[in-house]
Amino acid sequence: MALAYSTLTYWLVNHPYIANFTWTEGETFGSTVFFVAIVVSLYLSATFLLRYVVISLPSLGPKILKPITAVHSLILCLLSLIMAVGCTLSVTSDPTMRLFHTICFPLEVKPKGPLFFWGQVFYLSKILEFGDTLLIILGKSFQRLSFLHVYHHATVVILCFTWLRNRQSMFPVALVTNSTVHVIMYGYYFLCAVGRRPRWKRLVTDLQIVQFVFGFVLSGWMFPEHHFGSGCSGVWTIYFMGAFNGSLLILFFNFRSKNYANKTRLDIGERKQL
Ligand SMILES: CC(C)(COP(=O)(O)OP(=O)(O)OC[C@H]1O[C@@H](n2cnc3c(N)ncnc32)[C@H](O)[C@@H]1OP(=O)(O)O)[C@@H](O)C(=O)NCCC(=O)NCCSC(=O)CC(=O)O
Repeated sequence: MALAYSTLTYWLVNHPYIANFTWTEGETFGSTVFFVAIVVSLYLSATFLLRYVVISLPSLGPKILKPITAVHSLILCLLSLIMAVGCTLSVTSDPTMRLFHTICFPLEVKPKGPLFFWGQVFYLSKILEFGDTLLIILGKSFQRLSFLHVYHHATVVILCFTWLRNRQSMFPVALVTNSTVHVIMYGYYFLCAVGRRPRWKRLVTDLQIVQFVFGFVLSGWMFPEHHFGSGCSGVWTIYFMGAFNGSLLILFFNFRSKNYANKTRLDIGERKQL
């Protein structure tokens, strides 16, 4: 157990590349406003263009698409697990780090070390998630190309970039909770792609909702320290994160009521008949 812990801590925290990582605007890969603007514009235009081009093309068919979807989902499931563990260990294995620092970075925090390394990996993983949209379009599952899906995938890249650029407090907690939820979500997608549709779809949606509520609860802990204490780094982007999480919360409640309301009514009906 101790060997597993020290091996993981070495490869995910203390490896010289991770320990000495510094996020430098204009030098680190993808670290400019221009890069984010191009990536998000390309994503949105390719999504809208491909949607209309693909309609007129013959379907790729599930035999080709399902294995690709399964591999893509498995990669993101495992990557999410590594990011959640790596970021957690970055906090727990550092004796100088107070847990409260993950919610409120000191104003003079420097964008370097393991936490910012995992912030960078998380940011780039959000670009890899664009593959979800491509697979939905190629599979012609246009009903799943919802506003919620496209809005989430485009905006989250901007959000993660602002975490790093603005040294935003609370990002480590958001990273760990979102990655943990995504282990389960991509696990669900993987099982669907290999033809074993789980019965716990609603649990995935509920966990997604809980993560957004959890974010709001933690802000209630951070804001007093920022306003009445020594201050926290990058607070203006927390307002952006709050607005994004609030909008997703509304969209997810809407998704939940549309997708599971009938099921609940059916369950009640079945129980009455018994
Ligand atoms: C349970 C959910 C995770 C997914 O709901 P859906 O209605 O999209 O799910 P579903 O049952 O139709 O999904 C199964 C289908 O997805 C296909 N599929 C497999 N892997 C996929 C992937 N990586 N991306 C997109 N689709 C994929 C399967 O092959 C299967 O197709 P077939 O049916 O043909 O067999 C839900 O809670 C949700 O998030 N809904 C919003 C839609 C969405 O895009 N969510 C992800 C981004 S938002 C997000 O990620 C928020 C967050 O940060 O937590």
